[in-house]
Amino acid sequence: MSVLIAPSILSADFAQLGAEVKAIDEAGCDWIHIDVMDGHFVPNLTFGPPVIKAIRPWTKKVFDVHLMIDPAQPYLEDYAKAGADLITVHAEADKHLHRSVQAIKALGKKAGVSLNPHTPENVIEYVLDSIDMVLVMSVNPGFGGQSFIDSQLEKIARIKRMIAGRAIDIQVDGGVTADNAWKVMEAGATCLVAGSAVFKTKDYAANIAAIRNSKG
Ligand SMILES: O=C(CO)[C@H](O)[C@H](O)COP(=O)(O)O
Ligand SMILES: [Fe+2]
Repeated sequence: MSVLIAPSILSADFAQLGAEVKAIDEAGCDWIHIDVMDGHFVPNLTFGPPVIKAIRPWTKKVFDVHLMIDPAQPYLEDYAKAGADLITVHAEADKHLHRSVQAIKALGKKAGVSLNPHTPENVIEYVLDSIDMVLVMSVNPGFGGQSFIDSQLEKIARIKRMIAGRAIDIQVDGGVTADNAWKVMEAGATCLVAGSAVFKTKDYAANIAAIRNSKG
């Protein structure tokens, strides 16, 4: 199966977010990656449920909501109601990861767990039966436009072995470009997030295709 491309709207023009979401949909993306930051778990602030609700009518594609907030659990229902299809929480921001994953599933949404670059993959061992996606952060979360951390390639490969036989996506987020996407796919990624590499020029279709067709 071909890799899923999820442009991060963190790099979109916030003054016309609805039109930007429509544009990446028409440019051939698979999912829309939505970075929610709280200025506490990460040193940056973005947007919350009202903005997600406002852009929901602009596309039918999957809203992949990456919660970089601590705590996440009190807000899961708000994100589900705003239009999230898949909700990802950070293992580092959650003392009760299993409970949060169960709560996302009880809301009828797909559940993801994200790991910061320093976090070993074994923390997800006991939630593997309940999750739909592992998000491997290949930059330290908080900002777009950072460089890919190469040590995460080994982690992606380890996770691929760990989840063998299960229907779990491996999403990789941070510093993914057309130059390095092939390595990330080769390691085992099934979904690539790209912010700056998609929004760097107005030809979003060409930028998405370049990542999808990346070769070493
Ligand atoms: O979660 C994120 C940052 O915390 C973003 O999704 C990520 O950084 C994407 O941006 P870029 O492709 O420019 O690195
Ligand atoms: Fe993200």
